[in-house]
Amino acid sequence: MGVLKEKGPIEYSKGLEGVIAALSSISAIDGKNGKLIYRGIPIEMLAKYSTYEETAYLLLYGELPTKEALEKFSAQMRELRVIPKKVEECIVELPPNPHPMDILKVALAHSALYDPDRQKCCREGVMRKVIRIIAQLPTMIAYYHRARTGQEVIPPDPELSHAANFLYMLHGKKPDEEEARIFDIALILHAEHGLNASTFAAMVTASTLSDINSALLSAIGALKGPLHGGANERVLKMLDEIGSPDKAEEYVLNALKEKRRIMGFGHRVYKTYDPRAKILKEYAEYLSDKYNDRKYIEIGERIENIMIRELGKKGIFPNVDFYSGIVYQFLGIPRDLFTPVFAMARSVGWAAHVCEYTANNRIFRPRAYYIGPDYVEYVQLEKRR
Ligand SMILES: CC(=O)SCCNC(=O)CCNC(=O)[C@H](O)C(C)(C)COP(=O)(O)OP(=O)(O)OC[C@H]1O[C@@H](n2cnc3c(N)ncnc32)[C@H](O)[C@@H]1OP(=O)(O)O
Ligand SMILES: O=C([O-])CC(=O)C(=O)O
Repeated sequence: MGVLKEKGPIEYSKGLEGVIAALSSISAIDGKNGKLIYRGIPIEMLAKYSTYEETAYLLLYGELPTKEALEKFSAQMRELRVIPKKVEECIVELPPNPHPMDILKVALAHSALYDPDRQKCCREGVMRKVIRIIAQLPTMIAYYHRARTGQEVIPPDPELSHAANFLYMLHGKKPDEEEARIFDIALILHAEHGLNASTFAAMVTASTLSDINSALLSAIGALKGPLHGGANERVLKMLDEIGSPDKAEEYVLNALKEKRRIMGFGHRVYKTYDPRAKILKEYAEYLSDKYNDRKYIEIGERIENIMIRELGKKGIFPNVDFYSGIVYQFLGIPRDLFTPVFAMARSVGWAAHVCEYTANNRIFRPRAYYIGPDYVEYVQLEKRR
């Protein structure tokens, strides 16, 4: 028959590499030179001068806020941190063993049912839903962690910044200024990154004109995987498995020989050092010295040297997930919360892209090139063998 087979040359990009699927003014990445800008502002400047709240405003509204606008936005974020009682009751009853990324999906899905703006699709209503989700994800994560470890939940403190409040709700003790600031910077660095897999997943869902909550649930599901946000947790596991810097060479070379991936290395866009990894490495170094515990950073640096020696020519360098875990470890964040912390930071990037794309929406619908048989006779069940 052959009528269903396409003829002529095909344009096929495995994993959509290089395919431009949207116009965006949210962020840009120069993967050759290791540069990243949010709304035109270099990531290094945001890490130095901005806060998560200000960066969230910048990403969502397209420009840096005035002092008054920032105060209003921060106040709104603080007010919206409190989760509905029913959601709290649901979270504390959840079993203690599932991965917290799965818990986050349940909690976010559940909270949508109590969202007072659920039915709203005007811009203000959607923005409130978005800000509510960004504000509440940290509360959900911290509450779950407290409950699974048999501790009372700590309600959000409206006096604290987004970053400081998360550490407070998690540990039951206010972080010192320096720790809060380092965590704030980590959140800024994770807030946005173009059409990565989780953002694209959110956009695909949103492009059907589904709701923002469903879009972000798609994103959480995509972020969980080890090739994306799930890599950060696995980096620490690898550092533990290696155990000491002198064992790194054998571990890495064996892994490469067996075609296993080294977590926290490689990137679809960066073919050089990820600028965010550079900043996170500095803080990982700083905290290792501060706490006089250099085990992880020394193993990490050894891996980095070996990987760049072996695969640098191929454009494989540390990505944002490589040093973030060492930083989080020193901030007392449990390992299985590393990816949920990534999700709470990235929620703003997800939402910004969903809002931008759906403002000029077209449903996403790529196609597959059919490589199956031309024609297969249908055989009745009783005649099949
Ligand atoms: C927040 C983030 O999502 S950042 C990424 C987090 N993920 C990780 O750290 C997981 C490890 N890294 C990877 O698996 C990949 O580099 C990805 C998924 C990030 C990017 O994947 P892609 O752009 O599809 O690259 P692809 O898988 O085609 O790899 C290209 C080549 O580099 C090699 N390579 C890529 N990453 C790694 C790695 N971490 N370790 C060893 N080799 C690697 C591949 O084996 C492949 O080699 P080949 O050409 O000889 O077959
Ligand atoms: O951009 C990507 O493909 C992965 C990602 O989310 C990031 O690096 O932050």
